Amino acid sequence: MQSNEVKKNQSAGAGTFKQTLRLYKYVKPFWIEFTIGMVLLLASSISSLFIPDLLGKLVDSGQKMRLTPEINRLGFILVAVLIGQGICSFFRVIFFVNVTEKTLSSLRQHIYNHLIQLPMKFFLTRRVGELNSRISADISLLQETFTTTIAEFIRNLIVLAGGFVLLLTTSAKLTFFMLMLLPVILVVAFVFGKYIRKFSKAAQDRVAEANTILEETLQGILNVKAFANEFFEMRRYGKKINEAAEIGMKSGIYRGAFLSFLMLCIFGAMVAVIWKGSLLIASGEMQSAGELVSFVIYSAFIGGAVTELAEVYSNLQKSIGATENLLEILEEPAEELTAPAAIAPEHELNGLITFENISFHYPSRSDVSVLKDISFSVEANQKVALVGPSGAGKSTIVSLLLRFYDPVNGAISFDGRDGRDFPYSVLRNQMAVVLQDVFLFGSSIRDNIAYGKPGATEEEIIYAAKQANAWEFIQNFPEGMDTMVGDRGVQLSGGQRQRIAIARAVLKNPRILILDEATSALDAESEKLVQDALDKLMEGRTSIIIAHRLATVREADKIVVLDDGYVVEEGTHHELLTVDGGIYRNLSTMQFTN
Ligand SMILES: Nc1ncnc2c1ncn2[C@@H]1O[C@H](COP(=O)(O)OP(=O)(O)OP(=O)(O)O)[C@@H](O)[C@H]1O
Repeated sequence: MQSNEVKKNQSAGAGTFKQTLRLYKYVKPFWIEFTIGMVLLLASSISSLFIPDLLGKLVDSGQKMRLTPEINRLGFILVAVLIGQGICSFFRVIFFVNVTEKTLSSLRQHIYNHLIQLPMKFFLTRRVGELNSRISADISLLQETFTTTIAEFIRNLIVLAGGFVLLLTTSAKLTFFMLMLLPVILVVAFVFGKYIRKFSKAAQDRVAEANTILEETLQGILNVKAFANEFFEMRRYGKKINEAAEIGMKSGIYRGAFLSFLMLCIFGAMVAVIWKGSLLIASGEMQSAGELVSFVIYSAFIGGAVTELAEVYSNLQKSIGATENLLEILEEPAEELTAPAAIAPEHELNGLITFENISFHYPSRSDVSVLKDISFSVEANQKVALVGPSGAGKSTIVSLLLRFYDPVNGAISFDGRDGRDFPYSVLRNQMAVVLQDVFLFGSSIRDNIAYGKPGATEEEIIYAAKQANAWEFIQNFPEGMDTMVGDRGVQLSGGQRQRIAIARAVLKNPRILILDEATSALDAESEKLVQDALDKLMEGRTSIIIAHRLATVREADKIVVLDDGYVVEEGTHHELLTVDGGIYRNLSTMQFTN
């Protein structure tokens, strides 16, 4: 957290724009299209600079009673320039849009890949809704920047620079008027830009917070309704979006003031230029009305360019903000993962697990010690149960086993080797977890089972479903394996979801199986089916079972009793029952009397 703050402060400084340029590495693969787009942009911008000059000449040739063919020739050249400009702009947009789409899809993929590989501790401190909305809002901002803002920026710079050169050649005296205004506008643009950027970042933050509420309440709609908290949530959401709107409106004041100031400058300059120009013509210092026409149109071009540059500048500021957010995510260190196919023979697990003097606290709460010098071992193919009061640290042990976190002290070893010597995915690929709260994806039953082994054949999936006692209910659905399970599996019962999770684990065929309260939410009949499936699943593998209800762990080869982060008892069911005043004995007496 602290290093994040430091990074943030640094990035707000001079390095920011440089950092933003780092995004260009995503554009690099498409540099040919990008260059063609740029050339077309240059061509259309430069050609637009000829228009005022040609228009001036056209006016002059009419005034000086030239021959009609000459006037028409000038007219046709103008039309040709316009058509050429139109064609260049058309293809420029197409090339830029192509580059943008490809760049953003690779950036999106890159961010997704990175995000999904970030360690659990990253997600402990972030809310999913906020991350989600941040990323999508930031990416659409960048989309706008890549397709329009950058092109506008360059086009306006060319018009500004070219326009000035041409103004100077037309009338140096008049140009002086324009130049006087420029420094004022630049200073004002800088100051306003800073404010606008501050406000737009704050507004983006509020919108992200509002989206978090939206996402969380939709995900937890059942709870919202059950607690009749609709009005509470409406107010909570309303508060955030009102805050966003207020900040947006405040920034609107700055934008409005800025824009009207610019308009004043521009139109003021036009009036001054025409005024002065007329005086110059009268005194013979300026050649013709045509020259004044060119001058005025160049001035308008320049004025337009300055206004647009100001808008473009504030857009660029916004996208710098968006880039900062995205880069911050990309800079988070990710876990090192390897492709599933690549489990080397020396990394294949046999199933012996040893916990040696493990101490642990969660990164988000470093002052609360959760596991305190824990040691125990699980032989290969043994069933070991973890029991103990709520909050004792059972689920934390599972998280450490899966290497969601590393112990603060001590080591977990697999077949005698420190877990940290294995790549993350190699370990996790050889374990399967069945939790009480099964998470199913909102697709078909088949897809959900196959999640245990992507690319599994239909036979393998059906075999897994049979082993998990799930085949019968699946067959009873009119659409069988293709039955959609609804968002997070809401269209299935708890027991059915559980058995799908077991089928997943069967398909994965892990060396180590972890069951966390897997049967506690079920009725007797469902529990029997699930327990039966679990018994089959546990055969021939190392199993770690967390259970509150001791009836389910009587048969375990070993029971480890945890209390307040310590291992307090260890032994078989019968051994532990003989411990006078023991926690297990007490729990057992309580449960069996009930
Ligand atoms: N992500 C987390 N961040 C900070 N503290 C946590 C986190 N998860 C759990 N804890 C804390 O760690 C302690 C142990 O929690 P754990 O979930 O391991 O207990 P448990 O024995 O599995 O409990 P239960 O039987 O209720 O599931 C608790 O005090 C809990 O508040």
